Amino acid sequence: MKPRTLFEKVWDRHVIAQEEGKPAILYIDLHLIHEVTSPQAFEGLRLHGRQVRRPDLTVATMDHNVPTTDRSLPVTDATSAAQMDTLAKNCREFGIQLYDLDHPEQGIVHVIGPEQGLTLPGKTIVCGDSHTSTHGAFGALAFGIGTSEVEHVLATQCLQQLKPRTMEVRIDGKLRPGVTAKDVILAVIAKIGTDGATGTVIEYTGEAIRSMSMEERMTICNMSIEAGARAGMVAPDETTFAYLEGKRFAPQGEAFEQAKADWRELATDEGAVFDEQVFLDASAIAPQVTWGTSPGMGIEVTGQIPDPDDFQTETERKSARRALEYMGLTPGTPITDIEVDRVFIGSCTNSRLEDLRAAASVVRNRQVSPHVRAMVVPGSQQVKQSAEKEGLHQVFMDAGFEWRESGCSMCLAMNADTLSDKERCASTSNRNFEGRQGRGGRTHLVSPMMAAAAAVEGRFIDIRNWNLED
Ligand SMILES: CC(C)[C@H](C(=O)O)[C@@H](O)C(=O)O
Ligand code: SF4
Repeated sequence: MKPRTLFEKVWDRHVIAQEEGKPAILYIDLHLIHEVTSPQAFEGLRLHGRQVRRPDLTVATMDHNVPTTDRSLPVTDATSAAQMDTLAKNCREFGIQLYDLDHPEQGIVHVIGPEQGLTLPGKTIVCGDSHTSTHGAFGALAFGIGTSEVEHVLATQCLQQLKPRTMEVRIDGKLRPGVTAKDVILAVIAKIGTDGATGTVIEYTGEAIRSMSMEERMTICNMSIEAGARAGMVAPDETTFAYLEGKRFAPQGEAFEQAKADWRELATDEGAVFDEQVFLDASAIAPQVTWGTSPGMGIEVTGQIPDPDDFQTETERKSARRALEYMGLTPGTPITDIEVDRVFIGSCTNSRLEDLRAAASVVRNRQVSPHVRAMVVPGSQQVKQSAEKEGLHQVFMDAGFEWRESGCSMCLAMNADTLSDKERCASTSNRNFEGRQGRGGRTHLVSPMMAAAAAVEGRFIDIRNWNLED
């Protein structure tokens, strides 16, 4: 048999029908839903008198609209409250498991899937959410879909898809201390651009990826979509299996051993060919900070705000000019001279336990700068509980951080947590578009350590110069 990539193997296992030149019909193993992109899909089902085909393969959570403050209080924002009520009603009516506001395992959809062992190697996973690519860290084929497709999957458990092309992003070598998975993916996007991987499924390979934890791999896969990719994947290995063993919905006992043998088969074969390849040297990557309004506008923390005139095409010059105007930045300014007003540690990119540990290690016995308002929003209630068991909440609160309940929070302005006009934020999230964190808000994407250090210093600093022993 012709050597195949990880993606091709998972794809082949799920094609139910394929006509020449037409999209394939794929079987979907797991359908995750949230309150924002599901209401019209359920409405469509009702209109046509259809049921949910596989409620047992459908799992719902509330994350985008949830308040991150005291949950015993009523939700004050009427739109958010309505959105959440609608999801609850739909889940009741169609018999779908829901992680609602009061559930001890509620959290961001891309955090709880892996945490519960719902996300498994070799599965096809979809969700009406672009960052579904996160789940690819387990060697699943996971991608975002639109609301009409959500309806289609609810009704049929299948989806029409054109076969994407493949791209290998190989990160050889070892990361330097202070350089994280977030910096790697920001560096990848800065290199290939926000459309660099359009139409492809990326497989991340190489020594640096292999030595990453599952949480780091999730950070990488999470932002695949910001490079234009349909999905990002990492071949499952011992790290993956160790993470999954004992997770609630993962196979147990003998079934787990059998599953492992099967998952090992998924690795890309020797000699398999990718349509495109990109190589990066991990040891050459420095901590990254974005300066503009697209995740591709990233630069090393040691750099300066670029001059739009230095860009090659008129389109690039224009968008750089516009970005700098929106961001209120001047060419030539060293990144480390930029002061921040807010710090947000959270989102499906960087709100898991290891992210919080990394950030806490930076702020321990230090204080948030008096002109900064900083918050930590764990990705799930489970992350929150684990962090509290280790006393991380105390470290953050002693330093002057707000310690919140789980949800998407200030990753996007769909709940009470937002930036005000012109407020500048060091954020561990994945998008820095205009208005993303609130109208007029200015977002700089960074790693959790870099965000924590910015909170203390009141401006960006190179985390590699930080003495963690103080
Ligand atoms: C609200 C949802 C549709 C959206 C997405 O698809 O990604 C959101 O999660 C985001 O991060 O912008
Ligand atoms: S945390 Fe942000 S990126 Fe992730 S699902 Fe929520 S809004 Fe989207």
